[in-house]
Amino acid sequence: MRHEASRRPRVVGELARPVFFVGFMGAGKTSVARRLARTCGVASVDMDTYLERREGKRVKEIFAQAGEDGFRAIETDVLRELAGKEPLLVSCGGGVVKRDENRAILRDAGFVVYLKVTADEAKSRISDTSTRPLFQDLDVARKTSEERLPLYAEVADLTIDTAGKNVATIAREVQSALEKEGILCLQRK
Ligand SMILES: Nc1ncnc2c1ncn2[C@@H]1O[C@H](COP(=O)(O)OP(=O)(O)OP(=O)(O)O)[C@@H](O)[C@H]1O
Ligand SMILES: O=C(O)C1=C[C@@H](O)[C@@H](O)[C@H](O)C1
Ligand SMILES: [Mg+2]
Repeated sequence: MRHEASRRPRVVGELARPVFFVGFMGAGKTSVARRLARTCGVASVDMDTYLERREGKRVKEIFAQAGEDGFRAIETDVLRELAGKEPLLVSCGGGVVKRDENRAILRDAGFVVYLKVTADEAKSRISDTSTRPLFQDLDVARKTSEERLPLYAEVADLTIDTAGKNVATIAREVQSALEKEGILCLQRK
């Protein structure tokens, strides 16, 4: 087994522009970006994790101390910072599309992959919603996800319905689209 893996060619990928994964909480943005990073030899970063490290606080604490507006201001700053780096795979926070300013950054700087999921399916995937301040009540989450549909659609260069598909299948679909669009270039070494 180990022998076979060592004979497999090493893949090094290069991105022409940042790839932003958007979609509702539980859509699989973090999982799919991580998987793609592993299989394509490209770096990925999770916006919520990056933001938490930068601020030295959990998302939940920022919401409690500064409210949603305070969190959104930090989120815009982080998005701008990540958009200006060497192109990366970026799994965005679920609410990144709420601000007009953010949608302009996403569209202008990157290639946007929208992973679609219903609130009900997302709820069944997420074991601990306590870390997601805006996913405390399923009825509210259903409404929020409906309201955001046109915002996700507005920025999307590629839309993938994730229902009934596993992370590996979705990552393969994204990889194939990115290669076709000339966003991802793979070299097998
Ligand atoms: N296609 C899928 N099918 C089944 N489970 C999935 C799928 N994608 C992700 N999951 C599971 O759902 C949970 C949430 O996934 P993930 O953290 O990748 O979503 P996210 O879109 O980044 O959410 P958030 O916006 O809250 O960060 C994880 O436990 C993950 O393993
Ligand atoms: O959908 C949202 O508004 C959020 C999603 C999470 O990724 C975090 O960015 C935060 O909990 C807000
Ligand atoms: Mg995530």
